[in-house]
Amino acid sequence: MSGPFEAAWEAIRNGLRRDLGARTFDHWLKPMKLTGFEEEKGMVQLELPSHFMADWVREHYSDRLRYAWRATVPSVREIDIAAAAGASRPALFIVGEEDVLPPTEQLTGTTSDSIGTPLENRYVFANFVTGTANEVAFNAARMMADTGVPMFSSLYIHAGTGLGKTHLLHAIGHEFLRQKPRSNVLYMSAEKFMYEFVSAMRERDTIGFKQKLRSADLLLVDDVQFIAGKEATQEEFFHTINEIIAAGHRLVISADRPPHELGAVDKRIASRLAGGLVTDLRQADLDHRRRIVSHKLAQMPQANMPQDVADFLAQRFSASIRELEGALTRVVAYSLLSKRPIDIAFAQETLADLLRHSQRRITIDEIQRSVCEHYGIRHAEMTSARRAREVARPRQVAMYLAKRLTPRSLPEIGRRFGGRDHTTVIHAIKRIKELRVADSELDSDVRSLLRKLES
Ligand SMILES: Nc1ncnc2c1ncn2[C@@H]1O[C@H](COP(=O)(O)OP(=O)(O)OP(=O)(O)O)[C@@H](O)[C@H]1O
Repeated sequence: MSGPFEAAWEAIRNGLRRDLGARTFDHWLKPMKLTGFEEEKGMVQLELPSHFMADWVREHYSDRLRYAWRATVPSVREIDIAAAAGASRPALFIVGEEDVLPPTEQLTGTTSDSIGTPLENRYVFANFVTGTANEVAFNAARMMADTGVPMFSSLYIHAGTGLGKTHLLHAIGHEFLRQKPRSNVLYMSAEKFMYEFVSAMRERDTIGFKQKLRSADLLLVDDVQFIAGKEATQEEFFHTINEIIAAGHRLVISADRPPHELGAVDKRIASRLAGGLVTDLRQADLDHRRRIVSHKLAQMPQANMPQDVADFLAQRFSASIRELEGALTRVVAYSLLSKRPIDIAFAQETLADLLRHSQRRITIDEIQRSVCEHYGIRHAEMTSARRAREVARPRQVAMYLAKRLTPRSLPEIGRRFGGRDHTTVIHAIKRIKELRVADSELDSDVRSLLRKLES
């Protein structure tokens, strides 16, 4: 394992020890080893000495470990918790000492139902820096957190990766609990929803599972796109959201795309979700990113970062706040560990791998927005079914640019353009290539878009 991963793991372990208390940490997390990183999937591999421990940690701490990793090393997307090779799987487990079971109440910010995941302490409204890219979503989130009569029963927040969806969901949970400490707030990722549902089916206790969900005053479900394609879970999820809303409880959902682009997600779910308030988080502009950096620095009293380095980070990490935050944390941590002062050269050296990566990061959303602005059409036309030339051509240009400027596959690009088939994307690319030769006006449009996007 390379230095940055070891250093991050050390920092994460220290944070977990502090948050969970020494007893729980020593029993369950201390024996865990960092064994690898699968670059393609962005997956960190962690290992425990037995299957029992691996199962337990996976069930109770995987979300927490995932947040911690993602917040510390931007290239991490997932974590894999496994038992060491050769670990035995006992047929029967007898737990002799009651104190080996982790007392979940020790987790700070624990929601009141055990099937949910604890709320992360630092994901509160006060730590969420607002700007034009996110203020509508932020205000909507504040409104959902207010325990008075809500204007909408559900809120759906969509955004690309690392732009603050999870942070806002947790912040809603914290604020709701602050105003109404006895209420039942349930936060879970859609993956956890599926996991709990399948476990409940296996244990023949789906009724208990449903009751727990429906007793939530506020249900927060993160990354709902993961439910796509899992039919039994979708069905259950659909009934749950219907009942939660019908019973006057609140529901907040996040996803990486708007409801109508959920693809394999049941149409009924998509339209139910679209019926509430739908809002997005966009990429922060430079001034906003600067304010985020200074907010984060203000919370690291030990950090001594000159303004030019803070500006350099804000300029260079534009695609996601997670990346920006990860870069900042890394520079500060390395300077403290190596006892070297921070300057631009130090930041460049410490972040060399990320800087190479960040230079080429252009998102499909950014491409679509630039194309719409260039041609003066609405963003919704990128995903609409309309075939009129004035929207179809810009859409084709955007698909062409998406293939050229992002590492996305053809099916992925099709999906981001209103669930179109990959053959439509192939056709668009071919057509724009031909037109760039035959039509100088279109060619100059493409050139100026390329210049703008690559600058
Ligand atoms: N506006 C903001 N102000 C301060 N911090 C932010 C803001 N937006 C995001 N962050 C921070 O960036 C990191 C990534 O945010 P978060 O995990 O909420 O993103 P996400 O949209 O849920 O990403 P993913 O889709 O990959 O799960 C978090 O540490 C979060 O605190």
